[in-house]
Amino acid sequence: MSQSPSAHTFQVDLRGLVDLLSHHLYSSPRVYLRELLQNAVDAITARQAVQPGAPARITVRTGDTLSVTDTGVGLSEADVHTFLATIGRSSKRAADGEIEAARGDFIGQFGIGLLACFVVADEITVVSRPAASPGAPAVEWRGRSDGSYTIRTLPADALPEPGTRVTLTPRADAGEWTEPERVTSLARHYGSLLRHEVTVVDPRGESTTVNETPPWERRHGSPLARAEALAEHCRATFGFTPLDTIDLDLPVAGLRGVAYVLPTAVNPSERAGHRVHLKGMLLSDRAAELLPEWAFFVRCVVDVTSLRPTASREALYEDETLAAVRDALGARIRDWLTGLAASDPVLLRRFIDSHHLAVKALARYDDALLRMLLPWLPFETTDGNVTLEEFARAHPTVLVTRSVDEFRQVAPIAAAAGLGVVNGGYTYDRDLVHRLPEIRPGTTVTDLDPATVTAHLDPADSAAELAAAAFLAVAREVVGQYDCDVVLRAFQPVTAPALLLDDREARHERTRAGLAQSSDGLWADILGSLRTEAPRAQLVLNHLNPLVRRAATVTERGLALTTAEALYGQALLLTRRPLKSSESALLNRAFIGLLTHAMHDQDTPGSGPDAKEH
Ligand SMILES: Nc1ncnc2c1ncn2[C@@H]1O[C@H](COP(=O)(O)OP(=O)(O)OP(=O)(O)O)[C@@H](O)[C@H]1O
Repeated sequence: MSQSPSAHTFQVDLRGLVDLLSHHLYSSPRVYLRELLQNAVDAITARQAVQPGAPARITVRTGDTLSVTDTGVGLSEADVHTFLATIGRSSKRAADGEIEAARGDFIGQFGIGLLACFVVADEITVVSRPAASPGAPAVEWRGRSDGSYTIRTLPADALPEPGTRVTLTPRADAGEWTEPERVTSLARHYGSLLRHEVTVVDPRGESTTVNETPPWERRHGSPLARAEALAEHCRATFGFTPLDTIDLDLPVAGLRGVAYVLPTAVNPSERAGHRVHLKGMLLSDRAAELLPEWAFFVRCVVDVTSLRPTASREALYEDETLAAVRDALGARIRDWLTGLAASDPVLLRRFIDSHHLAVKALARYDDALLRMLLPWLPFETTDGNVTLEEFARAHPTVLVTRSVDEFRQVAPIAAAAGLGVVNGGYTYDRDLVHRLPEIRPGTTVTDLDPATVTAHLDPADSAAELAAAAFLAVAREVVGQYDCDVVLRAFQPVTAPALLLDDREARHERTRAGLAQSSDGLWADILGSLRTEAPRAQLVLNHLNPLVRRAATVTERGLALTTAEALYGQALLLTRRPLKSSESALLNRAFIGLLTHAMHDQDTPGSGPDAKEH
């Protein structure tokens, strides 16, 4: 026969729980003060809801013990049993479990905050008098970290006015967190934006009030004075002078604050942390999740009522409200950027100067950022270092190179021929330039290919073409072995004898073909099937160049072969790409050939390049 199940209640080992909180939930023991301040604020909020105009003071006293006294709603003996003595129970939840904090009233919600005090003390004493019944005696609750507690009533004068006093006797190993100076700086850190007055009293009785009105809410004599006050605040908070300040104001989310624009480049993968206050209480100074990833160039300070914290209260809880706030703040920062683009090009340029590399890195993945900033980003072009917008205005067809070397070699010639070329060789640049037509309809972007450049170079006149025919035939014979054509054109600068136009695809195609020839069986078939009709490279000889003019008249076959090899070799070197062994051999041959000819000329005075055939 089966026994009927017997009911038991979980036992909670409080020491284990405190250990869990202190080592895994909270980043530092200092959070104990935040939890105490927060409870005091919530208690005042609760009292003012029923007694508008009730006093709103929080006093932190330091010394051998640390106490936080508030003029809040207070606790009756029944409340003490219900809320203080039951972990996880909170007066800030409605009966149906609905979190009132989410509606904007309280900061606390979980019913575990008080446990943070056990991180620095073994015993917590709470003395409280409910504001609802002023004549009631005070109740004292002593809770210990082993999970035991005692309750007793005290005469009403144990607490001079309704409210609550929480007292801790710090453990020997936690003394540093309760020293007077440390407490003042922690109170300022967490509580400077709290709406209720927070005063820290040191053992000599000197008091410091930590509240301050943030500079974005203060009245300033002039816009300049306001800008200066904000810059000063940014320096004090983040340690830099901002390039500009963006006001953030989202009334529906109960959010106010500012975004400071960083004056120097940052690594976009290191998301900047923002300083977020929830209902005045500092939540985190590293909350990256407040802004979209692309907004890496600002750091914000905000105070918000509608967002929720995680249980550690050190990060924002990721929910739909946070997503909506993030989008709205992103839109605000975009507006700032578009506003700059429209009205303050000088500041926009300073912004781009600092952040363009990071902006380029992100714009590839962020369409919105791309649309907004691509026209303003600087690129190296045949018109110098200009924005794509300026460049596209002058050149409806934008040509972009695949490598820096290709740009260096072709740009001067293409520019002289009236073509607009952008150096696409740097990381991201080619991809980005290709997206310009999405943003700027009517603009065409194409990769620079040899045919485009040659099509824009002036052909040599037919008489010159005819006169050079014999030499060109020899040259075609020589460079044909390298899958290259030879054409005669006239182009600037005259000092350039030859230009080798080649593209990577054509080169790969030739490598593939070469491999197919030298392999057999399966590989030859595979490589053969990959073969496409790729454009050949082109050696463009410059008819305006004096050396080329003379070369065209060479009739001696040996010298013509060497000259063609030398011209090809020189153009090859200018492409700055790695040479294949056959190309190095050609250069070597051409050099020795020219040397031999030069020496031969010396041996037989009167002979020269024009000498008749031997
Ligand atoms: N200073 C105070 N005045 C009045 N009631 C208090 C005070 N401090 C604590 N309490 C009561 O004790 C309960 C538990 O407090 P605790 O700090 O553990 O959790 P919480 O503030 O409700 O939530 P959280 O864990 O999010 O801080 C509170 O809900 C409140 O009812």
